Amino acid sequence: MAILQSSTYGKDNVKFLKVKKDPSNPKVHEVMEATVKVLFVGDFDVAYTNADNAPIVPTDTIKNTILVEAKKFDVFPIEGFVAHLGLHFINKYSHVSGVDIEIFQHRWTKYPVNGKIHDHSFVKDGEELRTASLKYKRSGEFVLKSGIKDLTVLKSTGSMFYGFNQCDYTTLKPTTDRILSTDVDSVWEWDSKKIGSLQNVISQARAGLFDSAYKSARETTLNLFALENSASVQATMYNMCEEILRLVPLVSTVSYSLPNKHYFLFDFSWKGLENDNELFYPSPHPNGLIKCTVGREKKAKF
Ligand SMILES: O=c1[nH]c(=O)c2[nH]c(=O)[nH]c2[nH]1
Repeated sequence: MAILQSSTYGKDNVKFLKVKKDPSNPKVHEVMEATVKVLFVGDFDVAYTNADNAPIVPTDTIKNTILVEAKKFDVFPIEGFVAHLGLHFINKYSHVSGVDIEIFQHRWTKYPVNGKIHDHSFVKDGEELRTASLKYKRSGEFVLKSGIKDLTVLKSTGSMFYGFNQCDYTTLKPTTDRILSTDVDSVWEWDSKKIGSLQNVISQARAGLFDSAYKSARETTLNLFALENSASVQATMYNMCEEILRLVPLVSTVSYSLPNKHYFLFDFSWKGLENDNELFYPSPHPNGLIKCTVGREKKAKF
């Protein structure tokens, strides 16, 4: 006896670049390079259990839909586009009961030429991504999240780690001055009760809510990272979450997942040389991995 307990399918790594032209000056552009994943849940069991493809919307059709809708719809900001895609798929296919969509926006930033931001030339200043994800059910329930991924930062002082548990397995020395480096992965979940519906997500996207929250979250991350004399990754990430919750009332939880990318002070004592926190060697592995989610209240999982 075998029972299909769960299934999902769709298209991953659908990529596009969209040029948005300023209507008053068509040489002034913004660009959106994005990678999209769309997965369906629904009435597809016979495809698995009876080799019957009748209900399958081909993943190729899903890819075409993402590209056609990216052409027809304003893809800025990605939270508006993810809501649009969610509504499209649920409205179009009556046997799709839920969609799970992720959009990663690649970082293209206009740069100054002769002191003036150029109209249509961009620099890719790092691997950092802006993210949006949506889980949307036919019932209208949705979970919308925004985030930042792979924002790599390092500070060469202003970070400590002492007072930790000591036992017979401990070799780490307490420090009041170390290098701190991480690849920021931060996600903030929107309060779907307060936002109400995906149509409201699209309205709020047009009104600038998601861009201003992204700006607040990124600035908070970079500012606290720089300004705090960090007691630990744990304490600093909690402070970042708390500040984003304060700045963005429609966000219900903020999560960070931070690798602690170690840089070890090289011991030159054998060479008779001092090392006043000047020469470190990067240790790619193992790395610490520290995660937390901070909310306004205890909340049941979706
Ligand atoms: O900020 C830190 N948190 C830890 O939990 C930890 N553990 C460790 O070895 N170094 C650090 N640093």
